[in-house]
Amino acid sequence: MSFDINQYKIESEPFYQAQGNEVERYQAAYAARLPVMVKGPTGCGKSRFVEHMAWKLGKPLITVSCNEDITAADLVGRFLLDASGTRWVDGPLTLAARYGAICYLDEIVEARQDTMVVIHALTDHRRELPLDKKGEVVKAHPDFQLVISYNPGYQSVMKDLKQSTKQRFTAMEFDYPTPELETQVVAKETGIDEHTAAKLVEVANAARKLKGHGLDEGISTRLVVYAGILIKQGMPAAEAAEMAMVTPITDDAEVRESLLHTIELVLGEAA
Ligand SMILES: Nc1ncnc2c1ncn2[C@@H]1O[C@H](COP(=O)(O)OP(=O)(O)OP(=O)(O)O)[C@@H](O)[C@H]1O
Repeated sequence: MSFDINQYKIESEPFYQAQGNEVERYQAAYAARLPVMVKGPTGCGKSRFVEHMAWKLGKPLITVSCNEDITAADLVGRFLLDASGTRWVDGPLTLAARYGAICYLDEIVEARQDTMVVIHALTDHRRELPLDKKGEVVKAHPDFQLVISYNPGYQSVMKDLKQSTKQRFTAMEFDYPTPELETQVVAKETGIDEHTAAKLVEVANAARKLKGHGLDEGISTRLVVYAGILIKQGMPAAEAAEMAMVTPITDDAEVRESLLHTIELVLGEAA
């Protein structure tokens, strides 16, 4: 039986609130099958955007969340031993290239250096993936596209993408949405009223000003959504904000105090 790539198709529309003309830009890149890099802070909507685009284009999406244990073999595939001997099993990148999916490598910079080699081969004009161990060169399917995400805030000199990798991609910059749009996102994602959503966003924006002054990263839209979900569960707003938007992001007593004070001012209740 042949492999069914359609199992990776996204059936219902993932809600995505556009911030500008990113949908049109992505469509142009996909039409030319150019590789795309989505850049921006954690939890600002990059993955949701890629899911939305895969759905809109009607293409399967294979996502790999990269971490420091991910090797080239995890992406490309390997020989496995079973009762009848050894058998080759395609990795997610090979499946996407062979059968025609969008392959999204989330936080690619976390993966081991040897993974870059396979990415380079696929982003060449030849669009090929050499499976050295198997002795096969996979020609990428016409629908295949490579998308990677990259959070510039996290990178150190030791862990950054090389220019030779960066310069194989077109790139799109993402950031937290404007307060108006973020309010819409939070209300839509959680079902809380827009007034409460706007207050949570106000807290998040105040906290984002602390980035570089005690906070490494601002409060992500993801965490604002979490706070909304807790409120929807019946938790008082200030308590929800503390649990979702303060405690996860800081261990520093002073920063915590300052954030709790903001919550009290904006939401009007003591947490
Ligand atoms: N523009 C948006 N439209 C709809 N939902 C959004 C948007 N921005 C953020 N969200 C919400 O924030 C959550 C986190 O977004 P997402 O998973 O796309 O973040 P990310 O940028 O890929 O983060 P990471 O780099 O940590 O993977 C989503 O599940 C969604 O609820």
